[in-house]
Amino acid sequence: MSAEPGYLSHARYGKDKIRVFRVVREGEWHHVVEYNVTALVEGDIEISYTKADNSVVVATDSIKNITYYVAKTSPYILQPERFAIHLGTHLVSKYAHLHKAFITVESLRWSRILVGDKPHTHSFTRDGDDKRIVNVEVDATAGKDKLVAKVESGLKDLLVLKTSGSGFTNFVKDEYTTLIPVDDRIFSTTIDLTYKFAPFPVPPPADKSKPEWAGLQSAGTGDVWDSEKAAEHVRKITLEVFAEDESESVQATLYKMTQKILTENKFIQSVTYALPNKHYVPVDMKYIGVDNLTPEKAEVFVPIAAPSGLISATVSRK
Ligand SMILES: O=c1[nH]c(=O)c2[nH]c(=O)[nH]c2[nH]1
Repeated sequence: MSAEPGYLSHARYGKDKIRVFRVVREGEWHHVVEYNVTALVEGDIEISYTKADNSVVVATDSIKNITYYVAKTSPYILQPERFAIHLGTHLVSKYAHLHKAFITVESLRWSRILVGDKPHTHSFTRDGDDKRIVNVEVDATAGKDKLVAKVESGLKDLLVLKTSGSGFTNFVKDEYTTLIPVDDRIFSTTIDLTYKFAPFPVPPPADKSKPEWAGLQSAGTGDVWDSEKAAEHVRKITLEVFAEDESESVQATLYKMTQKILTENKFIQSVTYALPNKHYVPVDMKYIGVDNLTPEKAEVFVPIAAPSGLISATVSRK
């Protein structure tokens, strides 16, 4: 047999797009989550690729079944970060030869319907296209009783627009410049945000259905990690800074958002935004003798789908 020219330098597999809806009934109060889950694993699985030996393969169908089992039994199902840690922990604890699990949970919005101003007990509405995203790696390489969870959370598809309080001037001017500096313009973007927590040591579950990590602590802070509060908080900060900043550029507004998040959330170690600058161009109506171009007269715009700017940055705690 001729020597193979390549070697397996990376291998990971599992199930993608596992759709989970879960209701938690607390008397008449029902709570719901809807998740799209990706559950992938790494470990001693090389021979399934190199020798066509499936004896090391936990079928992706079984990984899907485990996901539904943990969705049914986890006390943390309503918190995507802890659910992801639970699922990843289950996978690497159950199978000796699997050393890492990578769980992504995309959480869709279901908010309680208000009847008058009273929250309804069991009726919900999709009140936004934005999704919470959780990426968890559960790492068992130091031993099955020394699991470490690396958690990155975020949100995506949060569409925002402001009609004033944004300008862009003083940029490089040369033979390629056609953009006119403006001190008032429409600023619109679809927010894509990720924020990283310090790694968590995960106590191994004594009772598999009741892991004792309600009190998971973030390294160094000594406080119980509240992933729900962090998620609400970063969304609020993002929207408020966007609305209130007298923006000199997407870059400068982005930076202010990151600093406010790091100031107000001690669990968060770094923050990354990727912000498309969705351009709105005033329509030139000179052809009909109408001024729609001077900034205070600009009222009719063409939303430009493409191209868009794309401004991104990560700010890390010192
Ligand atoms: O806020 C902005 N940042 C840029 O880098 C840029 N470039 C551009 O054409 N318009 C803008 N706006």
